[in-house]
Amino acid sequence: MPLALTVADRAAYRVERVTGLADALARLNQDGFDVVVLDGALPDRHQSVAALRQATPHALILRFSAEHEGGIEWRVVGDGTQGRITRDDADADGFLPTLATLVAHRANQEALHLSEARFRSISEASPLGIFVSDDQGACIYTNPAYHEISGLNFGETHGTDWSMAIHPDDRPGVLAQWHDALRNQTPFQAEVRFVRGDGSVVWTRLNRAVTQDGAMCLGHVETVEDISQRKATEAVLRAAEDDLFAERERAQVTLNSIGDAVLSTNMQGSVTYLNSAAETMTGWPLADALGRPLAEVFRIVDGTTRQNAPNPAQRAISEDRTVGLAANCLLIRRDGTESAIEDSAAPIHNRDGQVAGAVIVFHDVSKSHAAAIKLAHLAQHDFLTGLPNRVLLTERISQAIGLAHRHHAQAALLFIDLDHFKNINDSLGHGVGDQMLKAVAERLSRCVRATDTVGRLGGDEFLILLPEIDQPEDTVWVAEKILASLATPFLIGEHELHVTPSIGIGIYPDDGIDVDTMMQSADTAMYHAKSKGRNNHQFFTSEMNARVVRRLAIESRLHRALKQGEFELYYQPKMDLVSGKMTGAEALIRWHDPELGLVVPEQFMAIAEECGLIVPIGRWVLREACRQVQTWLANGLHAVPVAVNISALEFRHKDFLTSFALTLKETGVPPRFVQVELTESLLMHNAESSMAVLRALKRMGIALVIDDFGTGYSSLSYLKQFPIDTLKIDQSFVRDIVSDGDDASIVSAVIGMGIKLKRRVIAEGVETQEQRAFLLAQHCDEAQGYLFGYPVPAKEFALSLDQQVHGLRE
Ligand SMILES: Nc1nc2c(ncn2[C@@H]2O[C@@H]3COP(=O)(O)O[C@H]4[C@@H](O)[C@H](n5cnc6c(=O)[nH]c(N)nc65)O[C@@H]4COP(=O)(O)O[C@H]3[C@H]2O)c(=O)[nH]1
Repeated sequence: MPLALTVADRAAYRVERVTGLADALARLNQDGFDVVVLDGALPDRHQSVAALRQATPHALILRFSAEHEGGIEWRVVGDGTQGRITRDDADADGFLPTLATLVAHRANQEALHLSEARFRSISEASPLGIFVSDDQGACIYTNPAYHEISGLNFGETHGTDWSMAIHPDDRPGVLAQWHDALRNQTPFQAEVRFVRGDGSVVWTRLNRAVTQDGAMCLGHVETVEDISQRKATEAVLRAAEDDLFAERERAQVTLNSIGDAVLSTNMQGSVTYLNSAAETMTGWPLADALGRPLAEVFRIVDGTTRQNAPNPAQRAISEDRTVGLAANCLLIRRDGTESAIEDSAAPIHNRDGQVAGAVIVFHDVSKSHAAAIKLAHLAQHDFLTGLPNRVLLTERISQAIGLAHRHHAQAALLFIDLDHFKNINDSLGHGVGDQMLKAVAERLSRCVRATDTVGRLGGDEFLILLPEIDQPEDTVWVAEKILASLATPFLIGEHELHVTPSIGIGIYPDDGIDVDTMMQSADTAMYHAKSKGRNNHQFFTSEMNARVVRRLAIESRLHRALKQGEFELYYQPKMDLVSGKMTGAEALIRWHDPELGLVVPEQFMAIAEECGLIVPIGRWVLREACRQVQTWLANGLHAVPVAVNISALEFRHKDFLTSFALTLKETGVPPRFVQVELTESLLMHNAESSMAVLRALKRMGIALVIDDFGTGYSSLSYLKQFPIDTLKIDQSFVRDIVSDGDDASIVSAVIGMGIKLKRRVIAEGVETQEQRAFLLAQHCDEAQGYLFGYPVPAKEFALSLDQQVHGLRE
């Protein structure tokens, strides 16, 4: 007896009984039933069950059992049924609810089975590794992807801890992170390295969560994603970024450390970059300048026209090539100040080689411009007076000659030398001398027209070029103007100074047709003016050339004279004015040239000084004078102290004192028989160093005489300090003491000063008894001059020594 049960829902169910297999099958074919219960006595049960199963594949087929023991047994038995139900159960009230529970349980089992099967297929197909652990953390499941990632099989993962595969270096951090997530109930995710079964390392991303049933922890599920590829890509990207950063940094540092200003623009002409130098030069900080139109930040104008200069960036972009800035360009800074700039603009290309903007590189050339202009000026001008120097003068004279030649005209050159300027320099120092030269330059410039050129050749020599003259006489008024202009005293500091010029004039084409000859002619004429008593002007004449030739000849002959012993010393007595006795002598050099005959110092000493020969000549003079005195002494003559003249060049020579002492030693002359005469201007020039040399001479026992006293510019305070024994009044004052009241006063004053300063005073150039009487009346100590004796050779002088009754004897 088959029995069928249908569960419509949990509360309502229906039972139908049918008899016989055929009816049951027919019924089952009509409707769906959940349970079919078979009578235990059903014949041929196997076939019946198979037929029923076919009719209702999903129904639960049970067998009815008549036994009382047991209850519902849920198991498939040999006949194909899926369990049995006893009579007790069938009789009981709960039979039908029991069947319902049975049906529900089966449904659950099937659903679970299905779900598990679904999970398994998902997990096995999943590219994510899955690691499932129980509530104790021991692994109960790992999927194939996990095996793939970790390099472990289930046998190796089963029962292990989830963190086992994590790289030991990452593990502590990950565990801490996991515990935090647990505590805070936040999702856990981490990127860690797995150490694979074969020891290789793989980057993974882990997600882990707790499987819970209410508050109860059932276990954990962990997913593992292999992110090695991503990590490798990231590493490559990071390396590329690092390289890019380093590259940018390098470029930035380079751009900011170079002296040139760098500015870039985009295609629209907006500023995209400025380096530090560009910020400074434009006055625009990068932040302010970015995005602004280039013309606003980089304002440039033509230095001459003041018009806006063409934008170099635009040209570089449109022509796609490097272009230079317009010449003479001025950059107007943000604050309106300007600076001269120089340089270029170049196009910037993008990856595809397309022009994407332009970069302008520029630098300040204000200083180098100014320096170049200054340098050019310095090369052509005299640093002291600012007048054209020899270089520019030569150029101008050459131009003037060219013009005059073309127009058959004449040009004039005035060579101006200041008379006795050396005295000012030597006495008052170079500072005063320089100011004087500047003042002279100004006055000279005022004497000529704008078309004329006043220049300085050096020292106290000036040159004036008059490029357009009608006749040579036209130059006279210029020369006269110069003489008159310089006649007014100069006030330099506290000094009132006088200076006169000697002017030589050369005319083109009469006196020379090239620059050198013209200059030579004017120079020669100037020397002529000097020899004519200075403070005048002279035109060049051909006869003057003879003098120049003679000068050159003297210089070359002087060298020979020294070697061949053509010099001789003459001696002139110095007399005590009261006793009339000889107190000493001055040694004066003479030159016996085989052709020129007897040459006096005035004709060659200046040349010897100019060419430096004065030093060896001076040494010869001292040695000869010492030797002579020693000879006189040895011969038992009444020798007197002999004074030698020392020139400035000798006095300042570094070996002067050593050589002097050596000469004294070698000749053996007692020092008190040697005197030294030094000019006033020589001593006052660099008085401090003069003082040191004078003291050294004094320590050697040498008497000192100031020569030409009254012609220089003595400082009284120095005069007092100098260890001088005698002041020698210059013969220019003595000459007219009888007739000229001024000279008489000067001489009286010098004698008075000598008395006050406790110095002896000697007057030179005494020729007459009147002069002698005047000097005596003024209490002058000594005198020297033709009245008492001419300078004579040593032999002749020895005679006068012999006549000396009270000569100084060794
Ligand atoms: N009108 C006139 N002249 C008189 C009279 N008494 C002497 N003199 C000349 O006056 C000059 C005096 O010498 P100084 O002033 O030192 O001037 C010297 C001196 O500065 C220089 N000098 C001469 N010998 C030497 C020397 O050995 N060494 C150096 N460095 N300079 C010397 O040459 C200058 C000229 O020497 P000198 O031609 O010998 O000329 C000498 C002398 O001959 C006189 O009563 N009337």
